[in-house]
Amino acid sequence: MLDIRNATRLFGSKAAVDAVSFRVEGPAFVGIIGRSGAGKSTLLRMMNGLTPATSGQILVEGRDVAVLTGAAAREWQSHCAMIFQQFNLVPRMDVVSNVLHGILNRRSTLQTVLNLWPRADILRALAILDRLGIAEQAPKRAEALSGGQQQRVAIARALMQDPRIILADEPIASLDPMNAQIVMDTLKRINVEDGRMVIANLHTLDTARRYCDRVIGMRDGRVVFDGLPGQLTTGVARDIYGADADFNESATSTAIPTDTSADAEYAARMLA
Ligand SMILES: Nc1ncnc2c1ncn2[C@@H]1O[C@H](COP(=O)(O)OP(=O)(O)OP(=O)(O)O)[C@@H](O)[C@H]1O
Repeated sequence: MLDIRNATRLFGSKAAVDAVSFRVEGPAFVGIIGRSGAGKSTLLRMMNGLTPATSGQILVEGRDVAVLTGAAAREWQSHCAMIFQQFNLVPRMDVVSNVLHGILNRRSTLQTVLNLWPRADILRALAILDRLGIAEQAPKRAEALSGGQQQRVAIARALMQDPRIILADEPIASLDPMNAQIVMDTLKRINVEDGRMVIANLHTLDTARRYCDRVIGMRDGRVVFDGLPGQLTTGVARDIYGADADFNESATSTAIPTDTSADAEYAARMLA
């Protein structure tokens, strides 16, 4: 379904993404790991059409999305939702309107200016929020929510697009361990229950091992590891990160200590 062939992106003379190739069949959960500057975000942005490729192809069901511009790029982006580390919500806007923004580009300018949403769309947005355990937050301003709740709103906005692929760029990097687990569990549910492909840039090894069907390691723009989570040994990780013998992966752990926050009940339900 996704076939990346020699995808390359140059910034000046520097290759941020350097002849990357891999194929993903079916609704896999793929993690991309690597140190800062390895090219993970650029690769995700290339898949989404936000950053055009300098050369190579990114084929989705045979269509090359690496070179789309203008309306064609926007059309592709409506099928390929993206989630960011900083949530990218409209802070002063209520939660349900933020979710509805997932389908903003499918509406007329007049509808948008008047903030007119069909009842069916509003009900669908509320149903998605309910599924993610945050329906009661619908009328609140996004800025009033915790980070974990805001990221779930961002996931709800992505689901509103009914995307084939969800790209998540360090979706838990700003969250505490418990909210990180809730957000990752939510992405996993969407992957398993809906059959949507999820590709996530992750900065912690334990998260990649726990949630992914497959892990891709990048270093200096190139793929240096492509395998199963179980193959991601400390030695392999050290190579990916270009770290020395002192490399201590427990420092990257997102393990949860003790559950005490208001979201504990939702987390318990998700983990049951
Ligand atoms: N718009 C840009 N203009 C110039 N250079 C860029 C641009 N975007 C990224 N780069 C460079 O490309 C390289 C890869 O950056 P990228 O953000 O993709 O890495 P990353 O692995 O996602 O890192 P991080 O985890 O810190 O986000 C870096 O050297 C970065 O400085």
